[in-house]
Amino acid sequence: MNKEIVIGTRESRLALWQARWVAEQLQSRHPGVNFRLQGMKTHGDNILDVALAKIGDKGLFTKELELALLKGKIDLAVHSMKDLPTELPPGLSIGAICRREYPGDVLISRRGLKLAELPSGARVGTSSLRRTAQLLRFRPDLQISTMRGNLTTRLRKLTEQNLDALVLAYAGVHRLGLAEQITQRIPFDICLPAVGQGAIGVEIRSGDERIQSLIDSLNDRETQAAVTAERALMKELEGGCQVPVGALGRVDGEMITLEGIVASLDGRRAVRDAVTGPVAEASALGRTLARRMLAAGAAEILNAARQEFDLHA
Ligand SMILES: NCc1[nH]cc(CCC(=O)O)c1CC(=O)O
Repeated sequence: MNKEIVIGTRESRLALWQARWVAEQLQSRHPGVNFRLQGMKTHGDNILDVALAKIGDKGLFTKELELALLKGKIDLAVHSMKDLPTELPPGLSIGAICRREYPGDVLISRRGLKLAELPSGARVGTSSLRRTAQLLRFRPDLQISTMRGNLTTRLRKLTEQNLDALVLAYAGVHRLGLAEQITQRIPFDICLPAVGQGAIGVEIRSGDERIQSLIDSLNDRETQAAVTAERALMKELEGGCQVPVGALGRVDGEMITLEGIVASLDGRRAVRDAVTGPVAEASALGRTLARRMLAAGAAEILNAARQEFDLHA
């Protein structure tokens, strides 16, 4: 039977771009199959009357899509790997991780200045603790302005709030066709990206072999290894989005190098370290690096960050 395959996605411009891209890739590989996009609001009311315990309290951007998957309303969900919690709800799996875009963060500044050239006390907008901590570590004089909202909103705030610069993920800026606005790719020695940044993941029901075989060829071996190592590190650190954790896995042949950082919110304390090992041991490498970093002071930094967050929550 030629039943249509429903691809679930959030409805932000970036999410729709990513879901359409996945749909196009699948359509060209399987011309005989009908693929359809299904947009979903992430803050819908139906979240309130479903067993939340099953889903957990993370996954702000993914929960509703996961519920739709579990209920069979969609057959696969397209996510930014960065937004996907390290632990998935029972019954769901990552079926494929697509070839990663350049994973780093970029600076978009109003007068074309690089990070090192911004005037003392310059106001920089960012949405994450990870970026805040690493930016302050490099430039303690900066005034960081925390901003909410999707990419389009944040770009608007650059002018509206008269900021000097924004720091964003390259991948999002590029996918929305705004790469010409980029002033600088921020070097990885200054700022490590978020776990999974730049990679698009496809989530499916565990054991759904028909869907798994349809999406198999979307998986990129190197990206999968890198993101697997990063997610293992994050899980062992019990990071989550409320603590400043950065990570980057890079594959070279059969070897992978994983770098990680845990930094205090003010950037004054940081533990940064790296491991190298076989690609086949990506998860174990992530856990090893996490334990080493925890022992070297990351545990204290994380506890302090969590306490601070609880105070303000
Ligand atoms: N936090 C939202 C988000 N989720 C994924 C991306 C970028 C795309 C990607 O990482 O694949 C962004 C925008 C940003 O952080 O600037």
